[in-house]
Amino acid sequence: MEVLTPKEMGQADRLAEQAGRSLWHLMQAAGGSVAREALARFPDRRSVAVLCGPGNNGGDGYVAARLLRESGLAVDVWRSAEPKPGSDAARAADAWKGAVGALADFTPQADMLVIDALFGAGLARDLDGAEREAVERVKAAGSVVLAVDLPSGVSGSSGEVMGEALQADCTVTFFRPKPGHLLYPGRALCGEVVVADIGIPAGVLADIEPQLWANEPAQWRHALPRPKNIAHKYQRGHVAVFSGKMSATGAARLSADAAARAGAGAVTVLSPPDAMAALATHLTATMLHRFDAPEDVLAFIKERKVHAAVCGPGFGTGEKQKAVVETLMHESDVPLVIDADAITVLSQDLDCFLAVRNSGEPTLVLTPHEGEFGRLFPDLAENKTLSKVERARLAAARAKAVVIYKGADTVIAASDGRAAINTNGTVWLATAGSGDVLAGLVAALLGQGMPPFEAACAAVWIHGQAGQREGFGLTAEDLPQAARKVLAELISR
Ligand SMILES: NC(=O)C1=CN([C@@H]2O[C@H](COP(=O)(O)OP(=O)(O)OC[C@H]3O[C@@H](n4cnc5c(N)ncnc54)[C@H](OP(=O)(O)O)[C@@H]3O)[C@@H](O)[C@H]2O)[C@@H](O)CC1
Ligand SMILES: Nc1ncnc2c1ncn2[C@@H]1O[C@H](COP(=O)(O)OP(=O)(O)O)[C@@H](O)[C@H]1O
Ligand SMILES: [K+]
Repeated sequence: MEVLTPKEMGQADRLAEQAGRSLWHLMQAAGGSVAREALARFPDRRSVAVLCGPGNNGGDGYVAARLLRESGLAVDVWRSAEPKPGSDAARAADAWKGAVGALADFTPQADMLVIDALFGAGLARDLDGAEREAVERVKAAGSVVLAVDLPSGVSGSSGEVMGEALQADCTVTFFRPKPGHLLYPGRALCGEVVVADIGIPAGVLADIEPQLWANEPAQWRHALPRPKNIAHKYQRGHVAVFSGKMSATGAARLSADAAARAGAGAVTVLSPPDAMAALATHLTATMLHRFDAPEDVLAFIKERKVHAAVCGPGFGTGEKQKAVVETLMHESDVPLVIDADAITVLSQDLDCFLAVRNSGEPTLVLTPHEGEFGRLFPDLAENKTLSKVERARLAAARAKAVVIYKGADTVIAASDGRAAINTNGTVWLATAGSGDVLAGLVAALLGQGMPPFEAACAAVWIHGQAGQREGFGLTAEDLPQAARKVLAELISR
C-alpha cells in the first residue's frame, strides 16, 4: 500500500476536491469513520470526551461527537481554540449542538473514551500550553484513547514526538497511512491503525506518484525468481560469501545457509587460509574456496561465474579485508551485499568509497543497522530534521546503492527515490546473526536476477515473516529454514 506524506495527503485532498469531493464531505466521512470505530471497538465506555483542536483535525472531532451523541452516548466536547471563522471545521463546530468546555478544564477519567482530535497532519510545532497539559493529564489518567488521523504530538511525516504525545489504543487515519504511522516511535503510539476510506478516489494517486510504500509482497512478488525447468545449478544463481578468520566463521555460514535456502543454486564460502579447516568441518552442501589475496577473489568470481557476493559478516576490518572490499568495489562488477565489518571498512575511507560510486558499478546493497548507518553517513544520522525514510533515501542517492536501514522499522531505499517501510519485523529478530541471515537472503535473490530494490524489499519481508513464525527463543540458525518456507509459499501462490 502507498504511504503518503502529510504534504501528499494535502495534494490528495485538493485532487479529490477537483473530482467533486469537497473537504466538507471528506470531513463528514472522516468523522463518521471515527464514530463507527469508537462504537465498534469501545462499546462499554460510559462516556466519551472529544478533544478538538483549531484545524480540520478538530473538525473531524466535532463531526464524530455529533454522530456519537445521535447514537445515544454521553458526549462532551473540549476545545483548545476555536476554528477559523468560515472554515469547514467552524461549520462542523456549528453543527455540534452540545456544550463546549475549555480544554484547560477537562479532567480525564480512567473509564472514559477520549477521542483525540487536537492535531493531525497539520501539527507544525512542539505541543505546549493547554494542549500539552491535557495530553499529560490523559496519559496520567490512563483513559482509552482513539486518535483521529494521528495521536496528537506525533509527526505525520517522521513519527517523531513533538514535545509530548498521546498514547492511542487505536488510530483512525484516512485514505492511506502516513510515515508517522509506520516509523517508531509513532508506530507504537498509534496503537492499532485503521485506514478508513473517506471517498477520495484512488485515481488521485496517479497524479501524486507516491514513492513510498508499506513493504508488502504485492510490490515485488512478480519479480521473485522462478527458475526454468531446465536450469542447472549455476543458472539458479551462484552466491559467494566471504568468511573472516578462524574464530569468526559462523557469520559467513549463516549468510551462506540463508542464500542456499533462498534458492541460490550454488553457494561458495571464500575463506582466508587460516579459517579453511574450521569451515571444512562445518560445510556440507556449501562449497569452500581459499583466497590469499584480492587477485584470487577476482579470478574466482570470473572463472566460477559468481552472480552475487556477501561481504561483511564476521569479516574483520584490517588492511587485508580493506584490500578485498576495495577490489570488489573497484575491479569487479559482481552485485554486492555489503554488511557489518565491510560497512565499517568503507566508512574508514568515505571519500574514496563515494568517489568510486560515481560510476555506479557494481550493483550495491548496503545493510547498515543504526550504528553502521551513523558510521557511513554521519551527517545524515545526526540531522534530526530528517525522518528515517529521508535519511535512507539520501544515503541511497549518495551511495548509488539500495540501502536497507535496519531496525524495528527497517526502511529500504533506492537511489531513484523509491522507498518502503517494513512492518512485519519482530523483536525476536533482535538476536546475534539475524542480520547475517538477511544479507544472505538479499544476495540469493540478487544472484537469481531479481532487481536490487525488489530483492531487498522481499528479503526484509521474508526475514520478518520467518522471525514471526519462529517466535520466542529463535536463534539465527532457525531463520534460513523458516525463510525457505515463507519463500516457497510466496512462489507457489
Ligand atoms: N487531507 C484530507 O484529505 C483530509 C483531512 N482531514 C483532517 O484534517 C486534518 C488536518 O487538518 P489541518 O491541516 O487543519 O491540521 P490540524 O492537524 O488540524 O492542525 C492545524 C491547526 O493546528 C495549529 N497548530 C499546529 N501545531 C500546533 C501546536 N503545536 N500548538 C498549537 N497549535 C498548533 C495550526 O495553527 P497554525 O500553525 O496555522 O498557527 C492549525 O490551526 C487531518 O489530520 C485530518 O484529521 C479530514 O477532515 C478529511 C480529509
Ligand atoms: N526490535 C526489532 N524488531 C524487529 N526487527 C528487529 C528488531 N531489532 C532488530 N531487528 C532486525 O534484526 C536484524 C538484526 O541485524 P543486525 O543488527 O545486523 O544483527 P547481527 O549483526 O547480530 O546479525 C535486522 O534485520 C533488524 O532489522
Ligand atoms: K489527533
